[in-house]
This record gives sequence, structure tokens and C-alpha cells, in this order.
Amino acid sequence: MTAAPIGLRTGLRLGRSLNRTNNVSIVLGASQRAYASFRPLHHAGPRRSDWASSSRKRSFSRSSHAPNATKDETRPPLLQLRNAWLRSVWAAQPDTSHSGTGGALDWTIRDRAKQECWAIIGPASERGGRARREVVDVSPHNLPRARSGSTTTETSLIFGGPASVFHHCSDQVILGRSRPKQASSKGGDDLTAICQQIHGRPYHPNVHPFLSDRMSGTAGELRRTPHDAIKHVSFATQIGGTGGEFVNYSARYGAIREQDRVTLYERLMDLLGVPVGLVAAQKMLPDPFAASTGTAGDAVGLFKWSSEQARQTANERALEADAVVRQMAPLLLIDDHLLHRPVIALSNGQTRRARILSSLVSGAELVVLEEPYSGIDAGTRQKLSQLFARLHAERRPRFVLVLREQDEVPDFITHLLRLDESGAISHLGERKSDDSNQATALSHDAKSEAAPRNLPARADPYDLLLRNAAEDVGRGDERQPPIISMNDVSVAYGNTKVLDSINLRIWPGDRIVLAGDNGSGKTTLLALILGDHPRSFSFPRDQLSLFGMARDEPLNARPLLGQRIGHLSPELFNAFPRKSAERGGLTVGEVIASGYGNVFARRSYSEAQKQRVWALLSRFAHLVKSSDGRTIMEDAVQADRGGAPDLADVRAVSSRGFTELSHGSQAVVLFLRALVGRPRLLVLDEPFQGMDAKQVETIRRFLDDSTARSVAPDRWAIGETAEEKAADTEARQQMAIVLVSHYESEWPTRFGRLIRLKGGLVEERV
Ligand SMILES: Nc1ncnc2c1ncn2[C@@H]1O[C@H](COP(=O)(O)OP(=O)(O)OP(=O)(O)O)[C@@H](O)[C@H]1O
Repeated sequence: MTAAPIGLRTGLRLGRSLNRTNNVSIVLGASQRAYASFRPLHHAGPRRSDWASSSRKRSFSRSSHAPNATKDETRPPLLQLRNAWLRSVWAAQPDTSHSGTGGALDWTIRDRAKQECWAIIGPASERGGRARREVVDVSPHNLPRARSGSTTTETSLIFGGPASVFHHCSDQVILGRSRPKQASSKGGDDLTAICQQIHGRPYHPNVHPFLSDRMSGTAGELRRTPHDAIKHVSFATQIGGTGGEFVNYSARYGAIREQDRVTLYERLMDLLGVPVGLVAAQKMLPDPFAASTGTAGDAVGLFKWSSEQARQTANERALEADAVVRQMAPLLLIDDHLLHRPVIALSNGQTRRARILSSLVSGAELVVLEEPYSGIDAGTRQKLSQLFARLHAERRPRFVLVLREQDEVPDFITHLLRLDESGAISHLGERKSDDSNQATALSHDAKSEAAPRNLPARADPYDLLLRNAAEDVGRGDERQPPIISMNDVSVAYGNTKVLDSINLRIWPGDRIVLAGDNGSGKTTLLALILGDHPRSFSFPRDQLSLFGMARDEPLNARPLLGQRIGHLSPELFNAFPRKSAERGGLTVGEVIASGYGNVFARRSYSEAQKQRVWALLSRFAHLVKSSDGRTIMEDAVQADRGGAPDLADVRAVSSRGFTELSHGSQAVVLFLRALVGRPRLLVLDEPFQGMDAKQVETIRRFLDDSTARSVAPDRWAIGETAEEKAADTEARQQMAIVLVSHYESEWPTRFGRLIRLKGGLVEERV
């Protein structure tokens, strides 16, 4: 749930490399003071509706193009694909208005506001995900080439720039990105640079017909590039670098470095072409909000205006940009406090909203939102849906949503492109009346967070938890010393209180759901429990005790704590080192074994530890799939004996390279890593992200069966003898578990405690 830097990928400009000098500090101080006293809200900036019409007057504005100028029927389509060939999308079933055969896709997205809004739905599996990405990012290579002398509309690519150079780039031109995404080979940086120089020019009117008038317009301000007009905001799980290094995801809890203090407001202003505050300082530009010194010094110098008039002009532009930011931010539930918070400090959900805001502020005309609801709390999911529906209906901008198959489809979606596990298009066209696909989930009571994800229907998870609590199921053993104890613990950043007087005990055997809206303090609380938060060192033992000791006790040193706590979170998933096995990366078995001591590298392990890794893996190996979606164990079983898995099968899975696995399988392996050392506390923060329904169900069943007073016989016990198995069962029942999930439907059925946070306070306690 930690924040990631705001979406530079969505078009925010990268600042110049930081060059801190004494001068910068002086100017920065001045600009911050000036800005602190600056209250641009009183300024009568254009209303959002005026904003579009006044866009041509304003040099920074990139707002939508005259929204209602054309009738729906005559509007050029937003997307028109003819005979596009997609490698991963191997089959398609035509319907009346859209068709595809084999890998060749015909698909039109018309600009019909309320009547047509598309979602692309694909499974989270590696193969399904690849097909999904290909549909969003059709590459020029996939479109048929122009036939010489042909007049047919199948002429698919028209390059305004040097096509040959462009052709070599792995450029994506269709729905999502309109600029080179990555350079695939050595020397790619050069290619990328060349492509970036020309990226505005190549475009294909048949693919994005709605851009035609912009491109042919003679007035300078009409000549918008696809890059300006189409934004791709991706929240899909990003797997970290392949260099094998571990990324320190807990850095945000500590003192934020000066250069990382850039606020959301400063990022957004920069996006509108108005660097202010720290961004201005980093770019070594004068700050338009800085008070004029009125001295001759204004005429010269790196951080000075050339004249008083230049300063005034810049100030006026800055005020206009400020008005735009402040009008749009509340739509995304971003208030003044959040606007002025360092981007790095935003919570996961806040970061996602900020990235959507950046695409809106930039004036994009078509925004492709990938997995916009994951990591977002139920209430906000509902509000976001209402916002998207309203904006799409008004074409400010138009949206295309990319969803996983387990996501709910919001009501305003009228058309679907649905891909199945194998990459086949199972539906392309209007949403069928019976194709509700959990759409009603968004209209559920927000507090219940009930948003089913293709999981079997069952009793209301919240009611189930209350019943468990009443029957003492999922409740820890309070006769034993608590594992974690917090008394009146508060955490504040400056004046912002993030946790407020928290009192909490976690007992052996507890099964706790930690709930709360985005920004309510869950990650911060977990960071204290995990001992990752620097503040955890400052509390005396009677305020914060981890395993009966203060955090700074030698017995709570990081490696020792790592042996007692198993942990999985989206941040750990993203940060885990990934290097291919050929380059010395970890195998599946080595990743699981790295859970002993919670390290992120290969170590040597005892024979007993290896045996446990294999024994644990044997229970879950059937869930481990390679990146092409094939179950490794099944392959082995089918090819060899067709029988139950034996040690050879398990070893085959264990020796596979971790990076060879699908996303969901990597998450399963990291779950086993968290378990392997028989931790006394298991912290599972959104553990199911990226897993398919079968993987989620199996892990949930494992958690349920590991709860004391389980009704099911323990089929997960590990050991040779009955005594060993009993000891293993006992250890799992004694393990306390804290789970965070924004989806109630993912809660295991035998949890018996709930802590719900709101604004840093405990709002509900079961
Ligand atoms: N270094 C910081 N400076 C200022 N505010 C911070 C800092 N770090 C976190 N915050 C704020 O603390 C609040 C709690 O953040 P936290 O990440 O704990 O929320 P969360 O409940 O985990 O949210 P989410 O569900 O979105 O992940 C947020 O409002 C966040 O902006």
C-alpha cells in the first residue's frame, strides 16, 4: 500500500536532473514562502466548462476539443481497427458490428458518449494479460501495410515522420501509448531518443479518426499529437527491475529526502507547463509565485525574470493553471492537504487517484484506465465510477477501461471486448443484458466493501466474521502473552496525524482483518508491526512491544524479527529481485527458502529446511504455472505417470526459475516464502493481487483450515510421523494472521477479529 511516484508515464514531465546548489536552496525557500502565503483560490479562474472554450487563448491548456460541435452519428470514431493482426489474440468471434477472424481484429469504438463506453476484460493470468496488453497497445507491425496505389481503407499506417526509423521502435500507437514504450535491444536508448523526437508525427487517421482534424488543422494550437490526446494510465502490477536488486519499498516511512519532497500540486502544475516551488528549483527556473524583489536583480541571473512584465505574464499563466488544478482535484476526492503532500508520501489509493487526476488535468481527450479499481476502497470505487460515467457522457474525456475478469464491471460500461484465458476474444460488442458480471457490486453498500470477484457465492463475509467472533472462532489465545502490543500509539508527519492513539493486542492464533479506506493508516500501522517504520524504534516497550520487547532490543534486530514475521504485500511483490535463472537469478525453491530470515537473496540452507520447502511446495505445486499459463506439475504428471505428485515432480517445480512463472504463481510462491519459517505472525497485505480464482480459493482454504477449531481435518500438515504433523498443525494454529483486503469477498471464512481504521483512529473493533 505504499505510494509510488506519481504517474510520470501518464505524461508528467520528468524534471531536469537535480542539481542542488546554494542558490537553489535560497530560491526554493523564497518560493515556498511566497507560495505558502499565496491563495489562488480566490482568483476567478475559468470554470471547468469555460476551460475548454477558452483553451485556445491559453498556451498551457490542452483541454478537450469543442465538445458538442458534431452530432454523435457524424463524429469520427475514437478507434478504428481493420484487419489488425495480434499475436496473443488467436481467435475471435464476430458479432454484428465488430468482427475478427483468427488474429485479425476489426474493432470500432464510436464517439457516442453515454451510448458507448468500452471495457476490455482479460484474465490476470500471464497469457490473458499479454493478450489484454496487445489489444490496448496494438503495434504498427500488427497492422497491414499500405498497398501501393491502393485506395482502400485498409491502408493502415501513414507516417508523417521517417517511417523506417519509427518502424524499428517497439512503438505502440493505438489505444494506449502513442510513443515508444521501450527499447528492446542494445543501443535502444538511441532509438528511443530518435523515436521520441518524432513521436508526435506518426499517426494513423484510420486508427484514431477523431484525431484527424487536429492533425490537419492549420492553427498551431489545433495540431495536437496522439501523445497529447490519448493517455494511458496503468495500475497493473508492475514487476520490478530484472537487475536482481532489491528495491527498498519502506523508504517512504522515513525522513523524505529534500529532492523527493515534490508535492502533488507541483507535479500537476509542471504538467501544465508551469514549474513552481521545488520543481522550479530543480529545473533551475524562476518561480512565478515567488514575490518580486523589485530590485535590479530581476533583470539577470538564472533564477530571475528577465523583466517585470515577464514575471507578470508567468504569474498570470500560473494562476490559470492553479485554477484548473483546484477545480479538477476535488473531483478525484483530492483536497488541499493531499495536493500539498509530497507525492512519495501518498498512500496506494491516493496515488492512483492522483494519477487519474494527472490525465484529466493534462486535457487528454481519450483516457485508457487500466485496472483503475484495484487497491481502491469500496466507497471510492463507487464514487470513481460515477465520476467516470459523468465525464465520459460529457466527453471530458472519453474513457476506455481495462479490467481483470475478477473485477466488477461498472454500470456505465455499454460495450465489452472480453478475452479468455487463452487469448481468444469471447465477446466483442454491446454488453448483453445478462452480462451483468458483478456490475451490481458497485452499487452495494460502500461500507460493506462487498465486491465479488468471480468467487463462489457465500454468506456475507462481514456477518460471517461477526458470527465467528461470537463463537470464538478466529480469536487468539488471550491467556498467552500478546505477540504485538500497542498502547496509545500515534504517528504524525508534521501536523498530519496518521495514526491516533492506537491500542491493539495481537494474540497467538488471532485471525484479524485490517480494514479501512484509502489513507486511513493501514500501511503505517503494519509498518510499525513489522518494525519497518522508523518511529517503531522511538516507542518504549510499554507503548509498542513486538514479541514482548521494544523494537530497539537486540532480540528484535531485523534478521531476528524477520524469522518471526512472514510478510507479503504488493510492495514486496514488486520489489522482490527478479533476474532470470540463466543470469544467476533465484529458483522457485530458493525464493521460498529465502523466507527463512526474510532475506531477498540466495543463502545456504540445511537439509531439513530444504525438505520443508519441498513438502510445503508439494501442497501448492499444482497452482504454480509458467508464464505461458501451463501448470508445471500437470506437465510433469501427464508426461510421466499421470499419477499423484511425487518428490521428483515437486523438485521439477522447485528448480524452475522464479521469473519463468506467471504473475499469479509468483504471488503464490511469495506466499509460501512468508510461511516457510513457521512465523509466529503472518502479515498479508492484499496477498491475492494478481492470483487467479483457483489460486485465491486454495490459499483461502489453507488459511481457514489452519484456524484452531477447524471443522476440516488438517490436510495441510507437514511431517513424516503423526507427531510431526500434529506439531506442524499446532504451529500454524498458533500463528497470528493480519490480512488487508479492500474486497470483503476475499476474506477467509474463519477470521474472527476486525480492526477498521478511519483517519488514523480505530473506527470499529470486533
Ligand atoms: N511521509 C508522509 N508525510 C505526510 N503524510 C504521509 C506520509 N506518509 C503517509 N502519509 C499519509 O498518511 C496517511 C496514511 O497512509 P497509509 O499508507 O498508511 O494509508 P492506507 O490506509 O494504507 O491507504 P491505502 O489503502 O490507500 O494503501 C495517508 O493520508 C498518507 O498520505
